[in-house]
Amino acid sequence: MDSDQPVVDPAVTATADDIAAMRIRGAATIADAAAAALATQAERSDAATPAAFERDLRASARELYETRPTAVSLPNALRYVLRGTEGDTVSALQSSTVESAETFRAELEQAQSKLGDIGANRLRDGDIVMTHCHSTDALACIEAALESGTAVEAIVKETRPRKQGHITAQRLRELGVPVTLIVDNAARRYLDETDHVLVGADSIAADGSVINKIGTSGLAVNARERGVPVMVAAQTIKLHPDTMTGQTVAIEMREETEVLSADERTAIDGNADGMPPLRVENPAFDVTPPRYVDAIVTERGQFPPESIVTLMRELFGETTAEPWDG
Ligand SMILES: O=C(COP(=O)(O)O)[C@H](O)[C@H](O)COP(=O)(O)O
Repeated sequence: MDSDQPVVDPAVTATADDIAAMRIRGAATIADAAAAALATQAERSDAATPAAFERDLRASARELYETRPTAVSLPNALRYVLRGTEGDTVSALQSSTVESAETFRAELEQAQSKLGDIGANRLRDGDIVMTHCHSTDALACIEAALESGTAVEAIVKETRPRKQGHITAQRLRELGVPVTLIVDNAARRYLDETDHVLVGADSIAADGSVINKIGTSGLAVNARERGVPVMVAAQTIKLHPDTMTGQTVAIEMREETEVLSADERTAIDGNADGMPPLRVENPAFDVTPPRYVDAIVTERGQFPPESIVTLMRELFGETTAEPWDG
């Protein structure tokens, strides 16, 4: 098929819908799913010309890109796969795209496992770790610690409004880790029993700021006040190249219904008594300044947040223009 309209495979649209609706969530998992979707787009393409193939692939990347704004692993993944797309025929373009996506996905897995080994070195036998949200990078550190015979316990924050802490609790229990689940508001009280705060990241800015699930910054400030070190587990795919030139990271605002049910809204509106409607805001992420973070653990080693820019320059020295804009 070769009309002027780009053809996006339904599997790509389904993945984009799953990311937007958070059926696929967490920065690394989103990156992996997006790369897999581009591979499917390439495999199933029946574009008649190389130009049509590239146009469709770019449209697919754009559709995936527009799902959620905060985790930079998504554009970084798309960029990686599209950079590997090369060839003079449709079939060469197809195979290079699939190969690029497969390489990306394999590297993602390897990076997480390497990062886990590095992060595990920070944990000691008997340590109690407090988590926020659900991060596969953070869990990789605990898993690696357990594999090397270091026993840890976990205090798991529920993480309102979507309660990703329940996923973390489940995964940790499957690994045999004793887990205590707490509501977010109880975190400061339990910091007295905590040896490490361990969180993931959706994006890391050039100044070492950590963008992660809403509530991370408050936890980090409280941890500093209590003298508990804060460790951020983040593969280099979480490094946000645009922040090197001063751009800020967009914080996703999600629907009111995650905070207030339709019934609660009706009850509140029913009692409004002429008052303007109650405003609800639901930011999904926040920014933790570097001074509250002790270490950013990547597959390239652990870094004090202030020095992460050196690694960013090394990795993203060249242009970061989006290939799907071309
Ligand atoms: O904030 C979240 C998930 O937010 P959401 O549930 O809104 O996607 C996670 O801490 C990071 O994405 C890192 O996860 P990972 O280490 O798995 O990449």
